[in-house]
Amino acid sequence: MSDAVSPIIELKNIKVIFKTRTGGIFHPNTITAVNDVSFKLMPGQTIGLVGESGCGKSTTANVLCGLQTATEGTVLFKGVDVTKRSAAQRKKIGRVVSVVFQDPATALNARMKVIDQLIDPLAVHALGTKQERIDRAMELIRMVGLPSSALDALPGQLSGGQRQRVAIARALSLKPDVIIADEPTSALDVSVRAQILNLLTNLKKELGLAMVFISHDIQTVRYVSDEIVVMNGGKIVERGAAKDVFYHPQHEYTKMLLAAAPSLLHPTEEECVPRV
Ligand SMILES: Nc1ncnc2c1ncn2[C@@H]1O[C@H](COP(=O)(O)OP(=O)(O)OP(=O)(O)O)[C@@H](O)[C@H]1O
Repeated sequence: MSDAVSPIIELKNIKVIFKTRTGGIFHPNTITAVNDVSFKLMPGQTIGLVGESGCGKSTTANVLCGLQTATEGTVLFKGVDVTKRSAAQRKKIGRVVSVVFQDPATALNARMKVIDQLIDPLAVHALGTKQERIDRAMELIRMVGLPSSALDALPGQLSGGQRQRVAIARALSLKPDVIIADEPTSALDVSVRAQILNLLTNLKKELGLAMVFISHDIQTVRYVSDEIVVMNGGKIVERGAAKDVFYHPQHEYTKMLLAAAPSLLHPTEEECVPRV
């Protein structure tokens, strides 16, 4: 049987090298943030990218969404080579791939009402009439479980969890195929983290989105992902089905990440399916 489904995004042997300011005889003046990273994101799939701070997760995510140029390797977007990221290609990727960042306080404009922040991406892409944009903002706010009164609020008048819901609504405004969620719950109060995770996984299912979920916390990654990719020092050290990586880790680094995760949260293998 032929495989008719093709990847939305494919990274082939990506390397990202940054120049650093330190330099000197004993310090190299470059850093290889991502080293020979390859993977395919299929429609509807969730890939969890996990590893400690500085292992290259965000840089990989930035290559995926067209914010960062790869020093080496190839980026294919729906089969088209977009490694060089022309302005037109970046705009096209921006419509299909949306990012939810760690801190909604910085992701949102503090001086703009929620409704204007939801309408803004539609206006930038010249989509819909004024009334259609307002209708879409109302639909989006409902989708993320907020009352329509939130549309008139400024971000500072909302809680951290509510602000992240607004950031998710904004990320969904252009009806993307892919969400890149970069540590979307780390800046939130522990009490609302599960709600935001459930919201993301429910929306993902409902809208048939693919997702790259980035976290240093393998527990959280296991909860939302079909496939886990473990990164260390810019390289992928292990990958596989979430259940296999979580319950049968092969690499010492993955075992270390699991050992460091709070054991109280370890579910049984039977429970190792998203609870949404
Ligand atoms: N623009 C940049 N210039 C120089 N070095 C950078 C730049 N961006 C990232 N780095 C370095 O590249 C490495 C990987 O960073 P990256 O942010 O991708 O890691 P990460 O796993 O996402 O970490 P965190 O979870 O802390 O965000 C780090 O050593 C970081 O200091």
